[in-house]
Amino acid sequence: MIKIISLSTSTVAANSSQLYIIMSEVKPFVLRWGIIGAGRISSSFVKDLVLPTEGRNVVDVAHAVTAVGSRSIAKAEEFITKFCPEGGCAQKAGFVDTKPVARSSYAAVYADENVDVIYIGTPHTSHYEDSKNALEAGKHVLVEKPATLNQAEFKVLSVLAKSKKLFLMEAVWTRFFPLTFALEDIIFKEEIIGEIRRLQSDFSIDFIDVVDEDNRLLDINLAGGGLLDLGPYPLVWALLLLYRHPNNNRMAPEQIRASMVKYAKTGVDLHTDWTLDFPLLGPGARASLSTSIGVNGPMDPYFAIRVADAARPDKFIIRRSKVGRGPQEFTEEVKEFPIQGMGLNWEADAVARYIRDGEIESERMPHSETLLELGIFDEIRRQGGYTLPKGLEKVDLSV
Ligand SMILES: NC(=O)C1=CN([C@@H]2O[C@H](COP(=O)(O)OP(=O)(O)OC[C@H]3O[C@@H](n4cnc5c(N)ncnc54)[C@H](OP(=O)(O)O)[C@@H]3O)[C@@H](O)[C@H]2O)C=CC1
Ligand SMILES: O=C1OC[C@@H](O)[C@H](O)[C@H]1O
Repeated sequence: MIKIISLSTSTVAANSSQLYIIMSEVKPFVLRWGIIGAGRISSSFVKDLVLPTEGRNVVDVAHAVTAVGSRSIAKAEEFITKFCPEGGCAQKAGFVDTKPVARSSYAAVYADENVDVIYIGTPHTSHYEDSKNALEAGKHVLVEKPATLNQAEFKVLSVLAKSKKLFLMEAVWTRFFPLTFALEDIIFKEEIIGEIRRLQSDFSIDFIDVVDEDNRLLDINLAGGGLLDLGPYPLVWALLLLYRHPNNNRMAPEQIRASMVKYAKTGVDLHTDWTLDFPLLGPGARASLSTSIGVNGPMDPYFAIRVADAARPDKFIIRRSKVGRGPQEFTEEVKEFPIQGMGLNWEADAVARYIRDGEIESERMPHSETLLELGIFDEIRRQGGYTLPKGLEKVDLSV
């Protein structure tokens, strides 16, 4: 039997049945999750925690769901019944006995001794306080994107987490996809397209025509709009491929130029476009990034490498010109990377390994890059004139 087994972040080929049996008998590290907010993304996350890790060739870690906290106990109970009645994959496999418990407050989840890490799936406006409360209660934290409303808020969380030696990470799941690592390899190591001079990335979903008027995405009091909700995805490609490019020496983009069109009914940003310049790369590289909650994107311009979906990539296409320099004649090579479930599980596996290994920060999603992201968003909102209602931001921007 030949089976590919991922023991840590690296992949090991085990080509004898004997080796496979020995590895299968090793009990994985089980991370016990407490979920905050019984909404849409929490349900996707938990559904992925239930999927067997073997489906993605992982044997060293597994996930238990031990508590779900909601502002309504009935909602928490319904969430468990619907998405994780037996718990996560670790409970289903019999590695732990604890069953998921419904909690009528988030505080009760922070206080639960059967919880190691809190997953925060609440609206943007709650991320700061929910993360702070969880850290103060001594729990590790994986907080949905954007980690906080502004850079100043995350600075406070970063200091708090480090002082308490707790793991804290913004849940930019796209960073943990095998496709993303493969793309970095072919660009940085194989250098198949030479120097990067320009990168375009868009992530846009037409929400205004499909969601209710009171949806969080349109609500300025929940910091709605495209930038904070969808903006992390176009940005992540600029950060991974340009900011983290070996020749960029982690130099922050030199210029940020941004423009916003507001959704007239509520004042959140409808269309947002921005550019970031990286002067150390090639002759000078530019990322042109955009997001919109008013149209579905993107268009299909000429490209050298195209990743099919900025948030949940499952394939990339390498387009090579056959003749001359133009787009007229080209070959296309499609590389596919199957996703198990929604694909939030690679991020969850990585968090389990960090916590197992006593890490308090992810090199893949370090605090410094969340701070960089949020600093860029602060500047885009300043240039676009998007001021959040007084009181939403709990830490002053000038901190
Ligand atoms: N990684 C990804 O792919 C995705 C990430 N996200 C991120 O996750 C977060 C949540 O988004 P999503 O799941 O779509 O949102 P939902 O509105 O579906 O769920 C948010 C949950 O937060 C809780 N909540 C706490 N305070 C409030 C409040 N004042 N108003 C409304 N709900 C509140 C509610 O849970 P309860 O009533 O149980 O307390 C609610 O169900 C966002 O920050 C978003 O950016 C969202 C979608 C995809
Ligand atoms: O992260 C996200 O990706 C998918 C969108 O539907 C969602 O609103 C956003 O938060």
